[in-house]
Amino acid sequence: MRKINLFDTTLRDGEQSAGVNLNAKEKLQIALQLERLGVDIMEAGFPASSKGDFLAVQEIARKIKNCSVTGLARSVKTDIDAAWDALKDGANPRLHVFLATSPIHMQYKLKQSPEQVIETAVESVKYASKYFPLIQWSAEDACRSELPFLAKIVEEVIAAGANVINIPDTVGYINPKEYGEIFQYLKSNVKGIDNVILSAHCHDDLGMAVANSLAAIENGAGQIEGTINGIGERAGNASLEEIGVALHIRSDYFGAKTNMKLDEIKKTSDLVSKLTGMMIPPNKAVVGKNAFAHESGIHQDGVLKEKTTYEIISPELVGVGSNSMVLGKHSGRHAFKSKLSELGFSVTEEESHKIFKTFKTLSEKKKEFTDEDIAALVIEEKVERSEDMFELVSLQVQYGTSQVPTATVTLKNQEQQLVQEAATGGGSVEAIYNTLERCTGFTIKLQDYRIQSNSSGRDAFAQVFVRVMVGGVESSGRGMAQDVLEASAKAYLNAVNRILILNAQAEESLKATV
Ligand SMILES: CC(=O)SCCNC(=O)CCNC(=O)[C@H](O)C(C)(C)COP(=O)(O)OP(=O)(O)OC[C@H]1O[C@@H](n2cnc3c(N)ncnc32)[C@H](O)[C@@H]1OP(=O)(O)O
Ligand SMILES: CC(C)C(=O)C(=O)O
Ligand SMILES: [Mg+2]
Repeated sequence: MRKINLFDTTLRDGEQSAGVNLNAKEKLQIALQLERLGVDIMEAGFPASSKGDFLAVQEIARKIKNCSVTGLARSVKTDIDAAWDALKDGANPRLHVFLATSPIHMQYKLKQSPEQVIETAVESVKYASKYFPLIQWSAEDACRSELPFLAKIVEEVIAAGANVINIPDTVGYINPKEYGEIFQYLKSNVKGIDNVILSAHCHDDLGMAVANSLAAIENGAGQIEGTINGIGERAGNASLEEIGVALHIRSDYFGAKTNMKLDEIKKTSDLVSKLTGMMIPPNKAVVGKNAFAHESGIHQDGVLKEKTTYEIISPELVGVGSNSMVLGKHSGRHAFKSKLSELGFSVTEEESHKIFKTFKTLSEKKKEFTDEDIAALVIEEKVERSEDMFELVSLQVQYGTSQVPTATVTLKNQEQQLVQEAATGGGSVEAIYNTLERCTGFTIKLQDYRIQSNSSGRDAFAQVFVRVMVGGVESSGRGMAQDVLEASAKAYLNAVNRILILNAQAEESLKATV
């Protein structure tokens, strides 16, 4: 299988992302992780651009031993001098020197004629070969350049001593077929092309950076440049981790391999995201939070029966712990049951059926269910069915702007007897809670009380959430009713009942183990 060199430019082109600024310590941390990831070449920065970048490149070059460290330079002697000073102590120094070759860039930016551009490029490569054992030359904006001119300048810089020829799609303009054709054209029209490595460097302005990089491989590129998480100037660069994984998974098609240690991908991606502050979109291939999350019932059922039905990459391969089943409105019974047993609940068929029905109804309004939400549904079902609990029979509240709020509550207790009490409070809710405390006989400390509407509109249900402490045990409860006071009473009672149920369950399992 053909070996493809991976050239990582997270620390140079990646740092060109708007809003990203890494200090030397952060750059070194990323460099060490890139070394563990197994990239072949890392571009540590642009030494002539600032004192800080110079020192960072120098430190990285001195510390990194298992891959070649490079730095970028314009076709300017002082840039090349700075790059050599920064890189010379490295284990395997190489220069990355570039010059634009498209009519737009030559005319408006460089203000040089094509002949002058060839002369500048050749001079810079010759100058650099005084120092560097390896020189990569890049034709900036190659993909908007005239092909005969591109072939001519590439031939000249090879003759001057360049070892790697990079064909950047600087503005993310090309598409895979055209990009492949450029590589074919150069292979057929440039003398000496077989003595150098051809490299691809793609930007993602039209979302084709990875596809273009893979097309380059199919057409003879031996090196691919990219960044972790695809960060970089404007819409970013090709995601190196996506390319590494694509070549691995589709080795049958590409017949190419890399040295990337795939199980280091997640760690590298997380580190780059943390230090650059660039969030990874949840749906990002390979490293996004949702890349191994299954949400819909049919997919979840398939994955539970056989992972490969919907997973072409196993999460373990790229250093992600495991896949996840997200319970939401599209989920089905198989995934739901599997989640219940994963959470350690043993429920009967009838209970499972009932809880699933409640879950489906709630999922119309709620996007995602956490493990805690599912546990709450199960406990609620068990609470509803349990005999060891208090049941609200009636509630009456008297409130007026010039009178003390008073509540009267009737409950059915665990022995199925009716208990009635009344109490006052600073407000209606406090009056209810004081009354419930009397009815249940527990000392209950309210820790948190929250109320929200279940939907919009005047007739929406009120949902109350409470957190209470009863005898040193914390519990939470939820109550839903058309009226806020009734919902408040239900939530409070629900929290107390949960404690009773858990106590009863603990007693049962204690009996079972004796
Ligand atoms: C496609 C890419 O990603 S290229 C890399 C882009 N990265 C960066 O620019 C980050 C680092 N850059 C910097 O810190 C600064 O731009 C510096 C230090 C390099 C230069 O700063 P300044 O001297 O102030 O110049 P400024 O950035 O405004 O303009 C760039 C100059 O370089 C010239 N230039 C651009 N590319 C090249 C090149 N490959 N070779 C020679 N000259 C070049 C421009 O024509 C312009 O020259 P001019 O001043 O004669 O008009
Ligand atoms: C410096 C070059 C390789 C570059 O980043 C580009 O052209 O996008
Ligand atoms: Mg670039």
